[in-house]
Amino acid sequence: MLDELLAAWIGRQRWFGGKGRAIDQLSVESDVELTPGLRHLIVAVWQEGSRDRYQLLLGERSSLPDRLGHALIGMVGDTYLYDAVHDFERTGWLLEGMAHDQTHNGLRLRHVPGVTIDTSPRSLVLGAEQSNTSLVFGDAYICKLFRRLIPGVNPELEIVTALAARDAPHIAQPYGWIETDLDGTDTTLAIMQEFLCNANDGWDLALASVRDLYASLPEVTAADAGGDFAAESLRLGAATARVHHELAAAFPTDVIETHEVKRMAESFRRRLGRAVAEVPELRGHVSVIEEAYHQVDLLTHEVPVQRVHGDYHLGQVMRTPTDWVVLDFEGEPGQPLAERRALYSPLRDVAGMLRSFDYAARHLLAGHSQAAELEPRAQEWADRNREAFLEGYGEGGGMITRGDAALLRAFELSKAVYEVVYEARNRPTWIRIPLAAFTPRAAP
Ligand SMILES: Nc1ncnc2c1ncn2[C@@H]1O[C@H](COP(=O)(O)OP(=O)(O)O)[C@@H](O)[C@H]1O
Ligand SMILES: O=P(O)(O)O[C@H]1O[C@H](CO)[C@@H](O[C@H]2O[C@H](CO)[C@@H](O)[C@H](O)[C@H]2O)[C@H](O)[C@H]1O
Repeated sequence: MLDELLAAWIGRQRWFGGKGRAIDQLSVESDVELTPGLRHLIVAVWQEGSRDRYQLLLGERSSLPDRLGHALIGMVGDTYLYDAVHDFERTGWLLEGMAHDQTHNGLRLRHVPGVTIDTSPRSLVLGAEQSNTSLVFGDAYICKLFRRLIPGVNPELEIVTALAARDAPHIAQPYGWIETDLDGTDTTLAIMQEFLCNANDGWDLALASVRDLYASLPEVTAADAGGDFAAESLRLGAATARVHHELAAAFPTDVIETHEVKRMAESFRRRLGRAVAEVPELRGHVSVIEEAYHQVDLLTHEVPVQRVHGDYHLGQVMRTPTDWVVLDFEGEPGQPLAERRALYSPLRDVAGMLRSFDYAARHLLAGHSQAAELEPRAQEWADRNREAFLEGYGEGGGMITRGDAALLRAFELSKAVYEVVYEARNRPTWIRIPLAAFTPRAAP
């Protein structure tokens, strides 16, 4: 009965990864009572022969207040079952559990040694929930519950706790986490961090600057426009270099020897092959991309590698009143954990952010009545902020040499290939943005 109710409900959730495919079976793998009326469930969902696991907080009440009507899952007998992430009267138990390092039947709630957790703030579900659900407790904490579970320690937890232990700047302080054993592996279920209550998302700030430029008179340059973003891009570059420095100090590093550099090009090519098979729009661009990858084959220097962010873009950084903070060190969603924890050149993150400046500049052009006239302004904005970011990266101690140009370009194009697939799957109307990365530009 519970299985059927959950199967009908889970397919409608925003964070459910298997949308568009019928659910063949749902079964409860783990059911732990945290407190009367609050259960933690891990459910297995079978679709087309493959299984995914998700976690839920299941609330039980004999009557359901109006404020929880939208969270109703269904009724079993006289009991209302609902999605308890929306119930601040119950989510406080997560804080209690972490504050006191409670263990409930294999479910371990933990706090970072040395921090004190205030258990009084009430939670709200963050509106921007996507593949996970984030609970904001007052203006103190944000607790991200991973919905689809992948066995293993989440790289975000691993990285922020290691960086916080070094007092590294530019990160949101970690406070606690929830974990359990999944397939015999220590698995992160949730992470709780400092909530940056006075901060703005980098993507929103960049778009405000682009909008301002578009609205300015044609003779106003990106540098003279009121909302110029270059000083912020410069600071962001410096913050990025510092984060890379801290990551290199906190985790092992290595070098890819010259004779192994070709392997990097091979991995770019493998991704391209998979992407072309999935997205036909890429076919016409293969020769440009292949040529960039070929330049990596020709590199004659070794490449330092280390832990990196892995999915770095303007939506992953927030501007507080004092500086930039980097969030979400999880790598690219959907990639295997081993790949997300592997060592890469930090140029991979640099390339990710450069691509993001292109995205911000071009995203408002889609459907714009004056798109053709605005295109050069978009390019000017992107060029200006990309340069400022690179300058800041260098000023902050980041290493980019002349010889890195080929690798940086290959990382950029590889990221654009990833983005084409991401957009084809999630936002088909945006696909032109990454496709523009493959069009050679005339020299200015
Ligand atoms: N520590 C934080 N403080 C304030 N807001 C945050 C914090 N962490 C995340 N957010 C907000 O939540 C949004 C989504 O967070 P993120 O971790 O990137 O989730 P997802 O992995 O689902 O994209 C961010 O764009 C930001 O607006
Ligand atoms: O959900 P995540 O933030 O982990 O990352 C995924 O979604 C991102 C979109 O939200 C996607 O980023 C792409 O779009 C951004 C604008 O929305 C842009 O700033 C990025 O440069 C672009 O890559 C990201 O690639 C994907 O992994």
